[in-house]
Amino acid sequence: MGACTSKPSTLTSNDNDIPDKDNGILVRDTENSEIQQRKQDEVEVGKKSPFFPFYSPSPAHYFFSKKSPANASSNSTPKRLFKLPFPPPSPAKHIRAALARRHGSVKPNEAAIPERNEAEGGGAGLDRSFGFSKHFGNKYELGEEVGRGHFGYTCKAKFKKGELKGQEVAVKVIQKVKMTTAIAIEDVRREVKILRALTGHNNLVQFYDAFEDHENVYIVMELCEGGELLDRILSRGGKYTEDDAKVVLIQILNVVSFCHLQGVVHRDLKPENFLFTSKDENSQLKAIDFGLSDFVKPDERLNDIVGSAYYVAPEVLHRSYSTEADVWSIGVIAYILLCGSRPFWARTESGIFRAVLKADPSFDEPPWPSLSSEAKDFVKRLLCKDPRKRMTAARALSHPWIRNDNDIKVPLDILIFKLMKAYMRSSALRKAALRALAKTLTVDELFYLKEQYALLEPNKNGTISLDSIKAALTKNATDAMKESRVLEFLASLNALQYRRMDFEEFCAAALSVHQLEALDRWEQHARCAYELFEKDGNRTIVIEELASELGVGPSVPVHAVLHDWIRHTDGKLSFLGFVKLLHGVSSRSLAKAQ
Ligand SMILES: Nc1ncnc2c1ncn2[C@@H]1O[C@H](COP(=O)(O)OP(=O)(O)OP(=O)(O)O)[C@@H](O)[C@H]1O
Ligand SMILES: [Ca+2]
Ligand SMILES: [Ca+2]
Repeated sequence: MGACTSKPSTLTSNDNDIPDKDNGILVRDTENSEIQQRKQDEVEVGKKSPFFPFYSPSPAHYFFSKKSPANASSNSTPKRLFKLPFPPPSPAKHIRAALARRHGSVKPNEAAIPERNEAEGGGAGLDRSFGFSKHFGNKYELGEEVGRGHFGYTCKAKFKKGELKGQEVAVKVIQKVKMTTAIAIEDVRREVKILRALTGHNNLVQFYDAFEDHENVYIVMELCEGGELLDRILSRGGKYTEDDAKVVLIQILNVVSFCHLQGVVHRDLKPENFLFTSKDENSQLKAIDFGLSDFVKPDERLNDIVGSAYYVAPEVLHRSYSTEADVWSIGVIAYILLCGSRPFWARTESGIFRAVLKADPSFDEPPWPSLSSEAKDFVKRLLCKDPRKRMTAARALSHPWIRNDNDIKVPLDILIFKLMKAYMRSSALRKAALRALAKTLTVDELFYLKEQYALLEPNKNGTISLDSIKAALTKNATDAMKESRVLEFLASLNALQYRRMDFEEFCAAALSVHQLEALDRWEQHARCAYELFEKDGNRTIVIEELASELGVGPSVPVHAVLHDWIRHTDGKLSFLGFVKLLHGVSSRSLAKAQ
């Protein structure tokens, strides 16, 4: 690591992690092999994308074009053989199409400083002023480089004067000349905004200040001297014991559930983006690099494909995602920590995406058979392809594998609010169905709901109100919550204004039918619930009424679709109808099902 200058060298350290061509072993490779790999990728997947005007083909293109690379896996993860005792787990390659789109024609792995005419051509007329203080040099003295990424390089720095004189910080330097598109500038603006808003959480790098001058933006933050999580995984030979993996995952889940409650999705969770504060074995872990992060409203879906190939969630590739995408990435990290290899692997980026979309990770090869069933269940429930069935970060903290031997404080889960909103808008019949289902919840599910209920500040009678929910959220609010309109979402709970909710009703309102459906015992749950519903809730209903209960639009031929949902003997809901009602089927899903 040389001293910091304003000209970074050509390759980022992360870019050197590339897949070995023969067997999937990742090594921090030389510059040449990276370039070769890129050339090979180009040959294999075609040079030009119809979707993006730049160098790299779009991941979407791989999947929506009929032509697929010959070596692509179809529905099982290719067998990974490891020559080395440890498999370095991450290629850390950002999805290049998104990068190209965001950063103009700069190839992410090529010279970091674009040619003058390129910068002028691509970025003429762009406003690169951020409104940050201009006096970085007065306050700090830059020292040696400690890390490097696609967008910036990070140096140590020292306070020059005052009470903190001599104290060390980290400074991420992002060159303005590399900001050749409005999106790239907006990304930096948002990175600082998000860091500024979220700083203060124990597992998030402490933000101090941001500066700018003619050439650079400087993000000043706490110096993490313990290195990247990736390096620790490598130095341990790839595998963590279950207990050691838990220590890491609890910290990751804590910070990610906090981000999600604030309405921020990180979008680039990977072992390179978690740093240890010190070299100490028990050092605290901190999330860094909010360069791809974004605000997301509770009801919103994002559609831009960003992230790093091995960690990207299937729904991101389908261009409709929210905070659950981060949880998938945590699932990938958890899998790597526990077994030392990647759950989705292929020789090319398109192959990785295909595996992410289609393949089920292997839990048969060693060491999985010797790991606890809870550990496996935990990872599987993070790597659920359907984001609605995937555990949330807060829920994962109450999973038996995590909570059984740890004193975990489960944080407020943003999903609770979304589910409560849907419940409040449901018909009496659907509410009755959900109440019946709530009576069948097991200890594990009740544990999580009890924790969530306690966080919503019930009064002495043990009931919650709109005000107490508001108070609970406000207590946790940062500026990010304002941007992501989380608090405005409470307006949708207005029906609660004049009444209170007890724990029993809360369970019906806040249970996630989709997440229950992901459990092996779902069928049992649903049958039990149906029996209860039969006793207290089921009633005679005609198809037209059922259609309106479910919000089915006029375009759906209701008699054909809903025929089996009503029992012919007595005109009451059949088991199938009951399950559909629990899900609250929309016209759209009905139309699709035809
Ligand atoms: N606070 C910090 N303390 C110590 N090192 C840091 C700190 N922040 C960043 N680094 C180092 O600098 C590297 C690059 O930082 P960062 O990931 O934020 O940059 P980037 O350009 O956004 O990278 P990427 O290519 O992953 O998008 C990190 O991987 C890490 O090694
Ligand atoms: Ca990074
Ligand atoms: Ca980044």
